[in-house]
Amino acid sequence: MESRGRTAAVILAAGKGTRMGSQVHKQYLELFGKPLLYYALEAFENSSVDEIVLVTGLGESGYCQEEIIEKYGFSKVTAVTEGGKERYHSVYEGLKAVNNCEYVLIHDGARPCVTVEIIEAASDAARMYKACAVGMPVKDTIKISDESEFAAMTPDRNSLWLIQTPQAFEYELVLRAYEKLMSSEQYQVGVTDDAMVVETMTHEKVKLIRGDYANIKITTPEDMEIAGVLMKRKYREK
Ligand SMILES: Nc1ccn([C@@H]2O[C@H](COP(=O)(O)OP(=O)(O)OP(=O)(O)O)[C@@H](O)[C@H]2O)c(=O)n1
Ligand SMILES: C[C@](O)(CO)[C@H](O)COP(=O)(O)O
Repeated sequence: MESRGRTAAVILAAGKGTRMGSQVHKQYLELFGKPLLYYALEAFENSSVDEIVLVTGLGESGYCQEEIIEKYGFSKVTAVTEGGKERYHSVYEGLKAVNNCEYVLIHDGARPCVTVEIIEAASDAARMYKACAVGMPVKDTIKISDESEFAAMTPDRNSLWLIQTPQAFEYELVLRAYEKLMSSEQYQVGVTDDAMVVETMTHEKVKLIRGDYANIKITTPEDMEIAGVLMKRKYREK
């Protein structure tokens, strides 16, 4: 039987949740009695991924180890490491903590509605295309505004996607891209996802694959209410 190549997941939970504005960092807010971060970990634990690296905020690794990983028995977590100031710093820390893999999936811990199906599709696409990002075509019209917030341009919607996570890559490719990024400050401005790091640092093409409109990121308070509704649907369908 052909080997699939070991696959790791880096799950990011080192953000401060500024836009959520809650006292507790949003990844630890409770949803149906469990911390939000539990749900992304559960999906990856139930997938074909071989190992999981969890990236936490400074001083939060002990809490995550005891109150999430041990409490809920997440056996695939091989490392808990602390992240950095920006998301890309945390990703780099996570990539360095991976033990042994050929492919890696990078996922926001703040996306609890991710499913095993989306994870497997991203994993398969990484094997086929080397680099992929999950997303969905936009449903609304998008405007580019000028500095006074007047509409300056309306791009063709047919080529616009909302990008989600996981984003999946050959490990050597994404590590090389991040190493280059970390040594060139000029490229660090405005880095918001991993696909753009690979695009700009290696010029490798990133395949876009369809995820699910329900795979939302919890960013502002109303997202928690939406996640509650979506989560009920996710568990009903199981
Ligand atoms: N320095 C950072 C910033 C973000 N993240 C993670 O990246 C994901 C997406 O980031 P975002 O939604 O922006 O989270 P926050 O940075 O926490 O939110 P905000 O920007 O509102 O402060 C989250 O799972 C978050 O924990 C991270 O690991 N390290
Ligand atoms: C990676 C991401 O989730 C793709 O949509 C997004 O760019 C993260 O952005 P954030 O500002 O860190 O939430």
